[in-house]
Amino acid sequence: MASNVPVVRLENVSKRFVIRKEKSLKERIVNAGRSAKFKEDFWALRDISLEINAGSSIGLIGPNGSGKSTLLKAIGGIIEPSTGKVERRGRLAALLELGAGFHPDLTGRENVYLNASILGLTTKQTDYYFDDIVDFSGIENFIDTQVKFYSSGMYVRLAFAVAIHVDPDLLLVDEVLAVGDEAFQRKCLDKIRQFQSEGRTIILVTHSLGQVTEMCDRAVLLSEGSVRFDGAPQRATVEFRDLLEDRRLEDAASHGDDSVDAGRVLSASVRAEGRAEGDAIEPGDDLVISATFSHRDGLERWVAAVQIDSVLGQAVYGTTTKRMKMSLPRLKDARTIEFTIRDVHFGSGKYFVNVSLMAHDGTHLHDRPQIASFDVPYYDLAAGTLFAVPEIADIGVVDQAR
Ligand SMILES: Nc1ncnc2c1ncn2[C@@H]1O[C@H](COP(=O)(O)OP(=O)(O)OP(=O)(O)O)[C@@H](O)[C@H]1O
Repeated sequence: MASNVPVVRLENVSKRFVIRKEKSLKERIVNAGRSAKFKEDFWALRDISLEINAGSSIGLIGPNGSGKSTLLKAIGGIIEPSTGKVERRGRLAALLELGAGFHPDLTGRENVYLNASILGLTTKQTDYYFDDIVDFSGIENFIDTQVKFYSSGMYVRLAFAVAIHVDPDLLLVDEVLAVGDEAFQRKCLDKIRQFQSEGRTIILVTHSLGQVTEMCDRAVLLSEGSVRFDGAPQRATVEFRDLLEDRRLEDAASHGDDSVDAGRVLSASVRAEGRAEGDAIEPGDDLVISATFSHRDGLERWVAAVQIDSVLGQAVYGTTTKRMKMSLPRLKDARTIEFTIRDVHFGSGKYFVNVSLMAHDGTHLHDRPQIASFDVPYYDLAAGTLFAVPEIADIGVVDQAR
């Protein structure tokens, strides 16, 4: 759990990169050392102020190029901000992009010692942890091979194993974890959870919104180098989806495709059949999702889609009028479609309803993520998104010799 003690403090941090504008090698040579005419400033971070308390787990999210990795590097002291100030306390371990921290010509073993010493361990301490590090990495057969021959997965395994054994107060993880195979990812996430329970601070860059809602107690959404939202992960994922939707519409408009902007999901609601909106949904209910659509120019062969997500952002159920082989009349003025999903058995918790208007070829014309929500009451027999009553039998002592 987060305390009130800040371990990281950023004050008005901005980062400028200078981008060269020449296109060809020849142009670069001709213009070498010349004026700023061929250079352009690019602000990857703009005026970011953040305070991160000890014991918190922060997810950094945002579209490609929004500045997540740059921010993580600024927090880790790997890059200097162009303006502003970064303060950090405690021992840091950072898992940034592949290639950072390891020397390609050295073996895995040598890199473990080198990397651990950079992160602040003495040789004696590294001797003590060495077997554990190799064991966690699962690459003992390659530990005396030069790391330039490693696959990216092997590389990340070793780097992560070192990072978690240096007893960090603050762990920075860029998306490198996505490189490992699923079993290793799970192992890393378990380790991160253990770190959380030990009160360490974790800052995670990820594209997995599920990971953010599941693992983090706070999320920072970046857009074009600025903080667009800072707060509850669940809310941040909604803001992020809205941001992507706005971008998509802008993009479509700038390409002269105003047909995309013409379609609208106007509203939606969810309830159990025979009961009012807002009442809890019980196992065995018929769920009614009602959604209203319109299209400025008129749209033939359109498709209405609904999806139900868990609070972790995982899709639990989805269907479309196309799947149901239902053809809808031309859409122009507001028209309401009602989906009735019979005999639902959701596990306890909150669920979100997403509604989309699509063209017949599957192009999304308008998405309204989390446009409605419902709750399923708690029951103590089981956990998960499926409601089902378990039966358990004790089969008795088993003779293992047979
Ligand atoms: N060394 C650099 N020189 C010039 N521009 C850079 C440099 N590093 C990053 N940038 C630019 O800064 C912007 C932010 O990059 P950054 O890698 O932080 O984004 P990101 O949010 O992590 O993106 P992604 O999700 O694609 O990993 C990008 O436009 C990138 O091209």
